[in-house]
Amino acid sequence: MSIIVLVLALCAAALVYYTTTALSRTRSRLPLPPGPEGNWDFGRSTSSFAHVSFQELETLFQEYGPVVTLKSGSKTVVVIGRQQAASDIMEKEGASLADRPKWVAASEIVSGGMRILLLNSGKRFRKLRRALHSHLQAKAVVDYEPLQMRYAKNVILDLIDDPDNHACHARRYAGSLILALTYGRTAPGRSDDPEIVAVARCLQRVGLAVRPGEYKVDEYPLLRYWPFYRKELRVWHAEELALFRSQMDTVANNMDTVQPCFGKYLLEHQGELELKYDELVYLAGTMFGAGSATTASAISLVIMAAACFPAAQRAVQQQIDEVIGGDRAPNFEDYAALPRVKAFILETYRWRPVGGSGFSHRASRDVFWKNYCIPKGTVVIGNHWSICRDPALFEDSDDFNPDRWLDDLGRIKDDVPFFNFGFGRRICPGQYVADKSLFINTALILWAFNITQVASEPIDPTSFVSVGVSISPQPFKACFNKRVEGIHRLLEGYGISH
Ligand code: HEM
Repeated sequence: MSIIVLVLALCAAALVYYTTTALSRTRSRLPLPPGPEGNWDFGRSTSSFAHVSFQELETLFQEYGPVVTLKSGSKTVVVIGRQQAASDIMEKEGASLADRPKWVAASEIVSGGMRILLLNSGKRFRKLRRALHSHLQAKAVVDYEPLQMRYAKNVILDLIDDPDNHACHARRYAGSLILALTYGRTAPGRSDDPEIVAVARCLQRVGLAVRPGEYKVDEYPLLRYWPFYRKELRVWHAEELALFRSQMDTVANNMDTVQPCFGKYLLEHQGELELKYDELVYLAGTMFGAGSATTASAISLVIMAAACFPAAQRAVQQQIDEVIGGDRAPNFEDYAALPRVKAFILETYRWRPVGGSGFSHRASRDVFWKNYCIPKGTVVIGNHWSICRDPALFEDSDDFNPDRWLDDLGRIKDDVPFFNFGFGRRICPGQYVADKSLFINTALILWAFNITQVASEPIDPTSFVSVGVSISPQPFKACFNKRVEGIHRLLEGYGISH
């Protein structure tokens, strides 16, 4: 009897094995999503295709459908350009797409395998994300509002003093905030501060090292063990490690006096977080790179949109005037009463997504979508630019229309899927801080000023520069005409003075 049971069990196991392997063989014989023939030039592109024009990719989506495969030699990149496909692939299959491409030069050598943005998923990645979550999750970021208010107030005062340098003021806001959150610095930073210049240099170097084709070690990983191979990569790592260590050492040496901040938290909870000193040093050090240029760029884009679309700007100002009246400045408590501010920000995010053409993920196993297979190892990118123009979701998607985010009662719609902050398990952990920064800066700037174009130098809203993984508008001129009397007086009381 027991032999019969054993034989039956073996037969059942064989049947299961046969059907699952046969099925997976059949499934993996499915083709890749369609795409143009021949070699695509990834040669000089950055991690995010910055050299390929957004329009060029959009034309491919129109021709081949929502998911397009591009090939260059042995490299395959799958690019997603529509919202439903992004949900189906990047979100639902998020666990299979949490890896990054193998960047030996940028990640393993320059970053010592510790820069979270470039790390593969795995134990270290999960520990770092958990540590970030403690300080950047929605309920934690409420604590940063006073700082954000204070630095946003400084933006207004800077714009009054020196309107031509509006982009610089946005950068100063974003940089000061990150340094305060990370290291408890209270003095607002300056963009020519040697420390900020040094951090920016590190970012540029990583940006260079991440370019496909820039370093042969990405194709031939064994080269990294050749002692004379591209020594600058090791020098860059040593320099940034020394810089990040010195920033964290300052916190460590002043634990009694330093303001509560991410760095202090990391040091206090190092054991529980199971992080080595250099891991936490890098985690704190790379916050600036991830959160500073992106936030500054988004604030500049709000200014650009206001100058380019006066009617949309007026609609926000009308609501601000109704809610705030003439004897105070907007603050975080006005958030719920100012849905038009939020709608203006969402539309700016959509109109000019800071994430540009998207950041690379990599399939850690075969991913199936419709009748296609994206094989393990393929680089997969959600193309923010095209997804934000998805005709199925956004009518007249080239128009700047904040009303599309409002329901009939003037409230923010809560059912529009949106990927401004990336996808799946790699979604931007700083999104709640960023949203609050955008809210307070937009509310204060549009309360304080009417922004117009300079007639002799019209803005070209299609012209961008690539900054690290994000895009930023080319420098542009705008006029900031005061629309409130006594701005200095009304801003008094929001943090220490400028
Ligand atoms: C408007 C401002 C911002 C935008 C548009 C933005 C957008 C993004 C995007 C698109 C990604 C890549 C997601 C993906 O791979 O799918 C990302 C990653 C990241 N962002 Fe942001 N971000 C912003 C602000 C911030 C801030 C303020 C912080 C920190 C305080 C931050 C920290 C990070 C980090 C650490 C990552 C890497 C996450 C990972 O690879 O797992 N970001 N962000």
